[in-house]
Amino acid sequence: MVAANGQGKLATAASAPDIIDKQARTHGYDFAGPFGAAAVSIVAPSVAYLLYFGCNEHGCPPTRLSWSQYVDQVIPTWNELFSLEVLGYVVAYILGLAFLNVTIPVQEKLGVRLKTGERLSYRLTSLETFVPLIGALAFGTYNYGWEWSLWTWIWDHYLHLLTAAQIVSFALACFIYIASFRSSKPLLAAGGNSGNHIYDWFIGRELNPRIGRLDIKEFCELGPGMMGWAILNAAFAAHQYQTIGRITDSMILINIFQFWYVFDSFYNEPAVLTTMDIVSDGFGYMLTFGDLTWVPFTYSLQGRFLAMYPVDLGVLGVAGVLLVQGIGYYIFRSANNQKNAFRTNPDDPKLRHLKYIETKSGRRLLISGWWGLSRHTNYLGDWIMGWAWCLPTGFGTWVTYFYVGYFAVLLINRERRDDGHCRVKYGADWDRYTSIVKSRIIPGIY
Ligand SMILES: NC(=O)C1=CN([C@@H]2O[C@H](COP(=O)(O)OP(=O)(O)OC[C@H]3O[C@@H](n4cnc5c(N)ncnc54)[C@H](OP(=O)(O)O)[C@@H]3O)[C@@H](O)[C@H]2O)C=CC1
Ligand SMILES: CC(C)=CCC[C@@H](C)[C@H]1CC=C2C3=C(CC[C@@]21C)[C@@]1(C)CC[C@H](O)C(C)(C)[C@@H]1CC3
Repeated sequence: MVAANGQGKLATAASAPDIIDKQARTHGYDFAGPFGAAAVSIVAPSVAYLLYFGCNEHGCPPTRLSWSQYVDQVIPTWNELFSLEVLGYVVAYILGLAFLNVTIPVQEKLGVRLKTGERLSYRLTSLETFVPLIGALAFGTYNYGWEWSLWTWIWDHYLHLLTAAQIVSFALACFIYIASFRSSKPLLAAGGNSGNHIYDWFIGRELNPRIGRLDIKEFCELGPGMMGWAILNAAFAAHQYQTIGRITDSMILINIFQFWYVFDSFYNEPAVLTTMDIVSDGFGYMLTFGDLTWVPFTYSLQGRFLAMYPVDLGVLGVAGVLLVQGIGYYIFRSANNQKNAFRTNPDDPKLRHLKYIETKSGRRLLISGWWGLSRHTNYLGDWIMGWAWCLPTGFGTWVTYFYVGYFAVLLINRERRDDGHCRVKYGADWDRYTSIVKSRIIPGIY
């Protein structure tokens, strides 16, 4: 029997456990506890600025200037750092997308079953909002050319935009954290209720913060930041055109690859409902900052670099980079699709060739195909793709390779956290699984 409560919640009474502690205490810490959480909350926003100040018109890194020249010319004044007007635009952009999320007519999708027995319904609108948005930007560019004032404005206000995103990320995390103490006692994330304010604010205390029909976590995960990333990249291409009168092959590749990644995530939006972020992580600063600041501003570093330091790859260079991207994408997409197909319908005849083990939870774990090579071959594919995004910047700087370094750390940490969750979920069956599939990410190596 299914009952809807008008807030996008569906409860299946038959399967709801009898007694559930919606606000159970967290046992054990990730990220080395409150100290680690505090450190990441200070270091990560600083790195976002550092990448801007450490890679700009004065060099990447800015070795052309002495330290005193650097301080004189690069350290910004308050007005260069912050603009109330730009903050207003950023807030309007996010609220505009949120408004579209709750108003666009879409078929809602059910998320995984929560420990309360309910399944939340989600309005997945990223593709429906992205396509018209991109259409409007393409139309503007077609009419006004790459000199369109919107592109120039984005380039000129990059630092203001970054600061605005930082402020919104911080404020949103605080708002959601405070709201999680409301008297109606919402469902809390298993890992985000340690009782330590800094840790819980960072990891995320509430599992599914919502305002009416808007699921704030899912909306932020795939909405404003990912779209912002693609828009920033286009502004960087426009800047390159304005400076050298053409757009280089490397810039075209970066734009296509990353646009494709964004589009692919939107196209496969239902798959986000089974990711760790939606299923088990709360919505705290780690994700508000990650989604709204880190993704758009640091993932687009290569495009910003090429806008200032054009690189021509030539036919061989383009072919090499396409090959890396092709291999990475093939592994990433096939591995993700294989698991999604298996989780959606384990008895699908197309998956008959795959071997699996049965677990006491009733769920099966694949032990052949992509998921038999390593426990996260999809991460490996994603990381290989990351190389294809860095290589077009050439070998004149190491700064643009920041992404593959950071991403390796993120994926290793993510794999460890997922391993912890699965051990709790599957108990001894997980040990059995890991004794069969020994590699964590890179088959036979790690
Ligand atoms: N670009 C970026 O910054 C980021 C990209 N990503 C990408 O997002 C994608 C999704 O990643 P993520 O959500 O972390 O993790 P996965 O898609 O790898 O999903 C992990 C879950 O899959 C299930 N699972 C694990 N092993 C098996 C198995 N053998 N058979 C069947 N199911 C299994 C488990 O959940 P259960 O058993 O409950 O179904 C586990 O919790 C990845 O491709 C990743 O690269 C992720 C983070 C950041
Ligand atoms: C430095 C710091 C505090 C980082 C926080 C980590 C975040 C940048 C990432 C955590 C999980 C993410 C996911 C994606 C982007 C990066 C963050 C926000 C994702 C939206 C990328 C596209 C994928 O297809 C995805 C939808 C599966 C993925 C979800 C997780």
